[in-house]
Amino acid sequence: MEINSPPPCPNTVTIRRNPHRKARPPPTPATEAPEMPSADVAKVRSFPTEEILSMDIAKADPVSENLRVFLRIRPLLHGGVGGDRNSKPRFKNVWPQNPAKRKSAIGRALQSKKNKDAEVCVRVNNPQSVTLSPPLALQESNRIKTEVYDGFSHVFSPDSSQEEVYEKMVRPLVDDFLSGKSGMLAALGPSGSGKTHTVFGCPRQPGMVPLALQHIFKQTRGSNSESMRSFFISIFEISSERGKGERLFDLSPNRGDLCMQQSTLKGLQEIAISDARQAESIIAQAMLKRATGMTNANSQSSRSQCIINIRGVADKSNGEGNDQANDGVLSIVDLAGAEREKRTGNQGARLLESNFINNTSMVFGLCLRSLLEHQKNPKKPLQKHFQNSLLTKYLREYLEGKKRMALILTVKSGEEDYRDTSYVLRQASPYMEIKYNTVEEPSNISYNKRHVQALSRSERHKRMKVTGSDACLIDKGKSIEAENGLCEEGSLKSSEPGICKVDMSGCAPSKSGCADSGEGERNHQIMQSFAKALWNVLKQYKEKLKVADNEIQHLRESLVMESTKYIELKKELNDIKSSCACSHRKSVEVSVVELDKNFHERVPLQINVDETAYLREYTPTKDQNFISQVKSLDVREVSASCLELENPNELDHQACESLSGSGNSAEDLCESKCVRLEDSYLSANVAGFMVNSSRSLHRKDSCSSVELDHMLSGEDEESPEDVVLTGQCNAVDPLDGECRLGTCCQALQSGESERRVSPGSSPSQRDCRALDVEDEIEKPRESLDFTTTSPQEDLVSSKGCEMIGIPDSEPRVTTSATTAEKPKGCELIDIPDSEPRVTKAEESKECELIDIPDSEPRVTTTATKTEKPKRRLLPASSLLLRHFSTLDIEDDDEKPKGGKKKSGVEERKITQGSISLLRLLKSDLRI
Ligand SMILES: Nc1ncnc2c1ncn2[C@@H]1O[C@H](COP(=O)(O)OP(=O)(O)OP(=O)(O)O)[C@@H](O)[C@H]1O
Repeated sequence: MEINSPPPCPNTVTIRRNPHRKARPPPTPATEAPEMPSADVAKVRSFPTEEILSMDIAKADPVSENLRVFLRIRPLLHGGVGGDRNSKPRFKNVWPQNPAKRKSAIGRALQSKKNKDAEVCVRVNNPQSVTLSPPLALQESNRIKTEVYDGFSHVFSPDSSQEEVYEKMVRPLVDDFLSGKSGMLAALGPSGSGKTHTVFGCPRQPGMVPLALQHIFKQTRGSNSESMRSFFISIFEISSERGKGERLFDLSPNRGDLCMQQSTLKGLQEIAISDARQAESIIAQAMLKRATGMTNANSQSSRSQCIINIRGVADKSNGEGNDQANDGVLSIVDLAGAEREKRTGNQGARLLESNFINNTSMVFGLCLRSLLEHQKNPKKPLQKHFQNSLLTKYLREYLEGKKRMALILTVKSGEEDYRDTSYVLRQASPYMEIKYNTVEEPSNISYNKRHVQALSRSERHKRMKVTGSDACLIDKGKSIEAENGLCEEGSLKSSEPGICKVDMSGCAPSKSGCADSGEGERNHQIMQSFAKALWNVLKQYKEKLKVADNEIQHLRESLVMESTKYIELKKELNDIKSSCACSHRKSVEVSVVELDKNFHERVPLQINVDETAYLREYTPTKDQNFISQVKSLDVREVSASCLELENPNELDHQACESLSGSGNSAEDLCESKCVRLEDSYLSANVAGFMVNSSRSLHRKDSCSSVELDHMLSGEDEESPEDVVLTGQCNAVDPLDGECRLGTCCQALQSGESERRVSPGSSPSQRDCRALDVEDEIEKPRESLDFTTTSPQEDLVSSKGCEMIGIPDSEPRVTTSATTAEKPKGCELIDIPDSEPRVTKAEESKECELIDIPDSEPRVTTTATKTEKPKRRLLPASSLLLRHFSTLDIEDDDEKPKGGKKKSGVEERKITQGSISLLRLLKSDLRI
């Protein structure tokens, strides 16, 4: 049976089973990746975070103005406690005067003045700054240095008059008030420093309140009738209630205690004022009711915080009654001066009052300080210190910076007042940094937010709920009791002096303009908060987007790398495919092993050659290092007698059993006549042994093999042209000229005879157990079915390898695949009828029988392998060897071992070319 084998490959193909791993190429730009959907990605426009964040948010146009802080220095007073010690010394006007005495008196007065100047601790540097100098005693003892306080809105010297203070400090507030803006003036300072004097004054020196009232009504009278407004005044105090609490008391005539709910005063009476005189009268009456006391610091010291409210309401009769924008409140606060116990000498109830006063002053200062810190660092929340006193509760909106206010610090300039003055300046001077960034709103807005409840004379009307449309006239022309209450709930509409419209329920905020304004303010705040929150969210998203961009970039790089790797693998696959395809046509050069010339003794090898098989079995050692160690084995003398080949034209090469890609199944091979290699060694005189594989082939189970003992390879000569060793040898094909070993030898192809190797290495050949070589050697082509063997074999052949073509001159073993695979479970080898089938068990036995003594030449193995490798000569070699035996080409040193079973193949005809070739080989061997 002839098998059409593909034409031999002219060139030797060496396939690297494990190609070198190429270094991972550097990441290339995404644009270079052919399979990258970078174009699509690029089309997706990223979220315009930068654009959003770079957008300029329209900012409101706030009226940025610092808190105005004034400083007034009280002149030095002479006399007793609280007395006016500032009066000029009176010189006796004695007639006739002694000129000498008169001069001395003037000199003493001047000297006294100089001494007074030396006694002051506060000196005015300029209208905005002062210098605080500690007394000499303190400078020496405590090393206190002189301090300069600058930045005041104005510093009033001790010589400054009330009018001057008013013009520079209060008049702007009054002007704002008249324009509808609310404002507050608070006087702070130690006890006896002139707060009350500044605020209320005296009949000869009226204070800020009288001057403001005069100014207000003067302006009102001078204006036209359309701008007529109504003004109301209310005055109350917050005092200590026996040291246990705070007390609200309405200082208006015939009024009593007040109560406060949250920031709302209930029961406060507003008195409509028509002129300054009337107002001054009311104030005078209120001052009589104010709690005062005598202390060491002040003979008439205020013991309560006094608040005066002047509210201007647009005249409704002029058609402007609904114009709430022109309403405003001017509040002037006279705080009780902070006291030091040592100076005041207070005891008992007075001491409790001092504690209350000091506590209120401290809370007031804390509120302002918190506001300042909050403005400096918005992350710092605004502390709710205002809850700690009624005064700060009432003035909450001012202390939170929602309304404008001004502070007047009053200090005493005496040396003994240094500590008090220093404390005030140190505490209050930072307040100058407080800014009002919010847009100033009409003062009436906040004011009207309060729930104003008009109180009738009788209590039965207190809780009467009146809607806006059912506003009632409670007390016409007499008194107005307005309760500064819940801003959201109601509003007071006073269109006429003395007329109070009560909207207690406040349930109709939409009906009042103040409600609309309040709603606008609330909306504004809500929008501000929303904008801030949105801004923060955008920032967070920006950070997230940055992280996501980085990840995307990383993924792109990874994708490019993977795609590159994929391309490489694809190329390799194509190469492999092409190589596989080529393997059908090419013959692989197998390594040539020169068998040791001392390979004298041979185990008789009986090979039953199938009709189509040209098998020459080659059995390398199991050790994969076998071939690597055996670079060249020169088998100089091979006893042809040791090999009995029934078919001299065929070589059994077990390595070729793996070359089963031809599609021949094991069954086919089993059906065919096989070559059975008996226990004999096939000696071959080969020129070289070429190893071209990274793995070794083990042919332990070979029935016939050539066992090369590398120990005898002392004469091994590595021929560069004959031996090619690239790792681990897989197959040996001793041929006339050159034998080469391929990794995945599949088939041997010869010009005279072709051997079709059954797919012994394929899984389909698992049942093959033995290799049978039929006796029918007459057929030029015979199939050879052989198996490998022991499961311990590392390698038999590759799957894809199918055929080894052995040309006439250069039999080769073709390798076509990189992966060699051991045909596991190959058990069956077709056994000819005449010959018993060799089973696996038999194989092992035979292998044992094949075991060659140490003295015998072997294929070089590693030290770890004690078993002798078995070789199956390739068909060409066996043919040659047979020819040797036929032609009596024997070497004297080479004698077959034992009796060998010779078959009738000796009678085989020998071609003329073979004879000539054998003669040449014979001559070489003898050489
Ligand atoms: N600028 C001034 N010119 C003349 N006398 C003044 C001046 N300031 C204060 N006085 C006088 O000083 C005394 C104490 O002043 P005043 O009562 O106003 O102090 P105070 O700060 O209100 O004290 P307290 O906090 O205890 O009420 C008063 O008799 C007042 O007439």
